[in-house]
Amino acid sequence: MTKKIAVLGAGSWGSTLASVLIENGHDVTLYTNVVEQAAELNEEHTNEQYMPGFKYSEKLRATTDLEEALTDTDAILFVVPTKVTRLVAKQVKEVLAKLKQRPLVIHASKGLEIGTHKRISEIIHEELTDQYCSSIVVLSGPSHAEEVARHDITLITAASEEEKAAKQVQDMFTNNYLRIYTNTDVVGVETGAAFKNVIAIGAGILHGLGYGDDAKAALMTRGLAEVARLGMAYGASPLTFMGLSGVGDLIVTCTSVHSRNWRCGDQLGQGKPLDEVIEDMGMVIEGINTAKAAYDLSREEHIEMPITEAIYNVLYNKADIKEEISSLMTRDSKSEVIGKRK
Ligand SMILES: NC(=O)C1=CN([C@@H]2O[C@H](COP(=O)(O)OP(=O)(O)OC[C@H]3O[C@@H](n4cnc5c(N)ncnc54)[C@H](O)[C@@H]3O)[C@@H](O)[C@H]2O)C=CC1
Ligand SMILES: O=C(CO)COP(=O)(O)O
Repeated sequence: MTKKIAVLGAGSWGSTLASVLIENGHDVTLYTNVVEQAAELNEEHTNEQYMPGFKYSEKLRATTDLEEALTDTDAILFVVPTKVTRLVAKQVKEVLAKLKQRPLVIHASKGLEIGTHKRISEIIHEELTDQYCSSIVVLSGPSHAEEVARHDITLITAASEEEKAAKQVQDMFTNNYLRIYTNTDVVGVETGAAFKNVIAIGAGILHGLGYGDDAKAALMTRGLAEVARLGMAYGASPLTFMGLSGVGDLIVTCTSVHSRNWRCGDQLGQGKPLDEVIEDMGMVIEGINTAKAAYDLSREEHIEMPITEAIYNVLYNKADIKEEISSLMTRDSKSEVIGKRK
């Protein structure tokens, strides 16, 4: 059944998911806060800064007017960088209060809020409350906009505490190149999504320094052990980290040339200063902020996350990368524990 859907955020992922929804027969309005980008999408049907060379359907309408995007909408899809999620949610609440609407809310962002360490669904729920949002569903998993846009096969997860809402989102997005699995472990799915970006920066660093495949496999495996350790402390199921939003997304982000987080690490490993990496990327590198949130959280909760701490030191304390790797390699010998150490 055709749904009216407002997609908030016209970066690479927002514009690609908007395209998928249009191909699936839905009525989509794409909201951006940049006037020139809306004009380019409406007139040229392109989004050169974020999806160079990609041509969008003429059915895709972009607007900078949030009220226009939200009027009569059945669902809202948030796909903005984590750091602006709260701001955008506050703006959405004002409009929904005026329109007296209570749509289904979906989000596809990956990160944690610096300071509060809140997950994205928590931020959105805190702002919209049950009054302006019928349910929240998280869309996550190994998926790069560049591949979904060319209809490569992609499998992702729709997670919600309310299974019915997750199933609705599964129906909305499923087609012959995009397959969606439902899940009820929202904490596990969002934790895996946020922290894999930090580990991917580490994988990029190893590549940039010329380390081999053994080192990368070690980083991914022990990195996932840290992510799972933290997630389980918040009630996530350890099995979720074996799934698409866990190991699946970790693999793709630690190995794909499309990954902004991996590319950031690769350039750092080759000696490029962080501020230049950020400037040249021109797109969000979520793992940088998440590294800070994860480091703070691991300290507060007394959860051992040595790889995350090393990456935090490189990003925030200008630590020498080789010295951080040496410190990791010379830690006391351990047993291979995934959960919290006694
Ligand atoms: N690009 C990808 O393949 C994937 C990205 N994601 C996640 O999706 C989220 C968004 O990522 P991308 O689209 O890749 O980012 P991007 O860097 O390509 O684009 C970000 C977009 O957000 C917009 N924006 C910034 N502040 C805004 C505001 N206040 N109001 C409205 N729009 C605003 C920018 O104008 C830009 O269009 C991130 O959390 C990312 O981790 C998840 C899966 C795949
Ligand atoms: O989440 C992603 C792939 O699943 C996108 O990763 P990057 O933000 O590193 O490009």
